[in-house]
Amino acid sequence: MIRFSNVSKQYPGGIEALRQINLHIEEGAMAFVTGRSGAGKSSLLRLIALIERHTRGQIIINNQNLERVRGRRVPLFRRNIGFMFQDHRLLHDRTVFDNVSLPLVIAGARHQDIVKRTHAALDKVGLLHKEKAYPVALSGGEQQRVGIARAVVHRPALLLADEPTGNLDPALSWEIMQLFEQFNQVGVTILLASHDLDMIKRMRKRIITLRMGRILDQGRDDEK
Ligand SMILES: Nc1ncnc2c1ncn2[C@@H]1O[C@H](COP(=O)(O)OP(=O)(O)OP(=O)(O)O)[C@@H](O)[C@H]1O
Repeated sequence: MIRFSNVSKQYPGGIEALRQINLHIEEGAMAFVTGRSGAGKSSLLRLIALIERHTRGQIIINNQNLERVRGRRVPLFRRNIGFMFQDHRLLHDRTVFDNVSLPLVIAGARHQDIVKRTHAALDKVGLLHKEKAYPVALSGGEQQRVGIARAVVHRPALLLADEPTGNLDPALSWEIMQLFEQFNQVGVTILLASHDLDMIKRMRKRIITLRMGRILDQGRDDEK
């Protein structure tokens, strides 16, 4: 599903955020990327979602070479990916329903499908009863769950989450992790960035550790 071969990322300022990364994550896997602040976790996820472009090497996602995914192909490519940010980036002047349905609206889905799928996604995260609420009226954990519903509403094969439990207490973080695990159990490949080592160790999944832009430890599924 994800293959990095000698991938480096240099930002315009000259900082090399990722250096010669070799990584393979199989379809259906759930894995964590960890490391200190600045290690390159977010950069790794952003390269996969084409929010940023790598500067050297090759990235293959779902059999597609990212160098060839340009222009109009980018939105099409992203339809297969769900992305969840730490600060969830919900629109505060839109209801929960409108926030979650946004990826479907952008993709031009039919009204009936939008309603059906948005309700299904909200149901999965336990927030169907809050569809008419505005984000400010929700707790931090609920807002995070809305972010998850929005990331999965278009049923992506790959879900990327950048510090999805960043601001939550341990109990809520654990709940959010169980939700990710449920999506993984129905076949979604999941890659999460987190610096919460205690929590990710408890999950007993593959852990990829970055240090200063390099892979320090690949976890148990070593490069194939
Ligand atoms: N848009 C950018 N322009 C220039 N440098 C950047 C940019 N984004 C990240 N960097 C730099 O790249 C390096 C890796 O950053 P990145 O955000 O990937 O790390 P991280 O492990 O996700 O950190 P954190 O846990 O703090 O989010 C850092 O030195 C950072 O300052």
